[in-house]
Amino acid sequence: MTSGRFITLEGGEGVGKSTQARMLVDALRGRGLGVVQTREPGGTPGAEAIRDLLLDKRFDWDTRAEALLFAAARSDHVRNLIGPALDRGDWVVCDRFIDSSRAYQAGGGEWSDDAVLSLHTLGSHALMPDVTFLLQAPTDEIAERLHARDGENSDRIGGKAAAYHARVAEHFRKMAQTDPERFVIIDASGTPGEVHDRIMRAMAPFTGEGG
Ligand SMILES: Nc1ncnc2c1ncn2[C@@H]1O[C@H](COP(=O)(O)OP(=O)(O)OP(=O)(O)O)[C@@H](O)[C@H]1O
Ligand SMILES: Cc1cn([C@H]2C[C@H](O)[C@@H](COP(=O)(O)O)O2)c(=O)[nH]c1=O
Repeated sequence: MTSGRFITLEGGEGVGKSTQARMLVDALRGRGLGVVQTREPGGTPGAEAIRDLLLDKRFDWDTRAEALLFAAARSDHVRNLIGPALDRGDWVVCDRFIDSSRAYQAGGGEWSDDAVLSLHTLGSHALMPDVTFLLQAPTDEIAERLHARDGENSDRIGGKAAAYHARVAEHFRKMAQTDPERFVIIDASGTPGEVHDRIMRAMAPFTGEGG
């Protein structure tokens, strides 16, 4: 049996991560693999409760409180869902993980990348994904998707200024450049099917299906 892999999807708001996570999970299950689909912040009852707090516009969390809450949610998620799934040999497909904290709380906010990674070491034994798909698409294409999905309603973090999201995007780019062994940049423009095909081509070394 192929041993499980930990796969994450990352990128800015509305780029298509959840859509691609679902399609990837279906494709892997179609190959007979045991797959756990999850997301961050969230994935366990406790972490989902922290998600509600983090995204609620009534609260004005500063970057420090935000980073700590994301790390706490992740710690619970890793201990109670991701870790046990990987120990069983299941595959885990996770919509956002530590790289979102690095991009949003360090890149977008006031924390350093090292500080965010230290919290991850404390909270989640520094667990890292085997592969991370970083989805990127032109800003106008993403804006259309977000408008169709959310109208004028965005959550507390999604609704931050464009300059904040530009810093987040830049931090994602830098991480991918610095760690090309783990990151695969995926062109997320075009139809969901086209994007899925790009991801499945990049998955070939992991599914053992050749180039
Ligand atoms: N390739 C695509 N082409 C057109 N629309 C898409 C594509 N992929 C996703 N969508 C649509 O765009 C919207 C955003 O997609 P999705 O929710 O998958 O993005 P996301 O990256 O998970 O967003 P968020 O980070 O805000 O949760 C959804 O309405 C989805 O149906
Ligand atoms: C894991 C994680 C997430 N965020 C931000 C990114 C988004 O704005 C929201 C999550 O909502 P989505 O539906 O998944 O887009 O939270 C963050 O700032 N830091 C993190 O570690």
